[in-house]
Amino acid sequence: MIKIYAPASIGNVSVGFDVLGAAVSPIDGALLGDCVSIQSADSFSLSNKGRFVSKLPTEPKENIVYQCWELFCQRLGRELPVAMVLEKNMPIGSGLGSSACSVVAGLMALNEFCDRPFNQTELLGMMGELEGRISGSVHYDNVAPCYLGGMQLMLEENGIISQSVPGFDNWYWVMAYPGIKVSTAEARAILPAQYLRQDCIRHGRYLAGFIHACHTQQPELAAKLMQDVIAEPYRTRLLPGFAEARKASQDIGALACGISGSGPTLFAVSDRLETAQRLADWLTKHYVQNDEGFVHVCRLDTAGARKLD
Ligand SMILES: Nc1ncnc2c1ncn2[C@@H]1O[C@H](COP(=O)(O)OP(=O)(O)O)[C@@H](O)[C@H]1O
Ligand SMILES: N[C@@H](CCOP(=O)(O)O)C(=O)O
Repeated sequence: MIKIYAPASIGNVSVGFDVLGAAVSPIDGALLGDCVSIQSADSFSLSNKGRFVSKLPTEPKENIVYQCWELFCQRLGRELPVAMVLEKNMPIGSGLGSSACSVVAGLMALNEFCDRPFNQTELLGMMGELEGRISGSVHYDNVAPCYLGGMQLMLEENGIISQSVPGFDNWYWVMAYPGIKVSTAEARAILPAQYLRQDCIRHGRYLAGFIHACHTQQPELAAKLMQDVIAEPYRTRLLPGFAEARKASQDIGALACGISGSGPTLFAVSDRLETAQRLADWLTKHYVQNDEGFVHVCRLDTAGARKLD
C-alpha cells in the first residue's frame, strides 16, 4: 500500500495573483493536508474518510480524486484496478488549497503506484487541468507548491510550469481558518475584468520587488512588498472580520498579512515565535467563527507532497 500526504498551500501569497503560492505545515507536527492511499484490487473503488468527509460531493464521480483516476487512466491508455482511500482532512472552500491537496495526493499516489510513468512536469500539467475544472480556470498556485513544496512561481514558458523561490527560514506563517466557506469560483467571478494602468504598475513593482527581495534575502523589503492590488480590495467584502483582523495583526506586530488563496483563511507572518503565538491567540479569539475553524502556526513546507510510512 502507498500513502501520499499533500500539504495545505497559500495561493497568491498576496503579491502574485495566480502565479505565486507557498506550501505550509504546522510547527507542532500536525498534518494539515489530505492523504490518499492506494493498493491493487480486482476493480476500481474510492472510499472517503477524515474530518471533512461529510463536505465532499454526494455524487462519487464529482469527487476530484475519482477524476484524478479517470484522467490518469486516460493518459496511461488503460484502466487501473485499484482501491483508493481519500482522507479529507482539509476544509473545502477554505482558501487552503483543499481541492489541490486532493488532486496532488491522488495523482501522485497513482503515479507512484505505477512506478512513475509520468515525469514531474507532466503530472503537474494534469494537476493544473483538474484544479481548473473546479475553479473555472487553470491556475497552478496551489497545486505547484503543494506538489513541489516551498514557495513556487508560475512561469509556464519553455516547457517549465513552475520554479521555486527561496523563502525566509525564520518566518512563521500563522494560518487562521474561520470555519466558513468561500467558493473559489465565486471569489474569482467578482474580480474586475480590467484594471487601471496605475494598479498594473503597482502590481508589477510589488511582485518583481518581492521575488527580487527573496532571491537577495532581504526579509523586511519582501514583507513590505507583500501587497495585493488585484484581489484583496474586492474580496474583503466576502470575508467577515477580515479588515479588523488585518488591522489587529499589524498592531500585534505582523510583518505582513493577507488572504490565503480566495479566503476565508487569513495568513499573518512574523519572524518571532512569541509574536506568532500572540497573533494565533488573537485570531483564535476573534477571527474563528465556529467549531470547524482553527489556527495553526506554520513554517513553509519545503518537502511538498510525500509518501508516508
Ligand atoms: N476531494 C475534494 N476536495 C475538495 N473539494 C472537492 C473534492 N472533490 C470535489 N470537490 C469540489 O470542489 C469544489 C472545491 O471548492 P473550492 O472553493 O475550490 O475549494 P478550495 O478552495 O478549498 O479548493 C467544491 O465544490 C467541492 O465540492
Ligand atoms: N489564485 C487563486 C487561488 C485560490 O486558492 P483557494 O485555496 O482559495 O482555492 C485565486 O485567488 O483565485
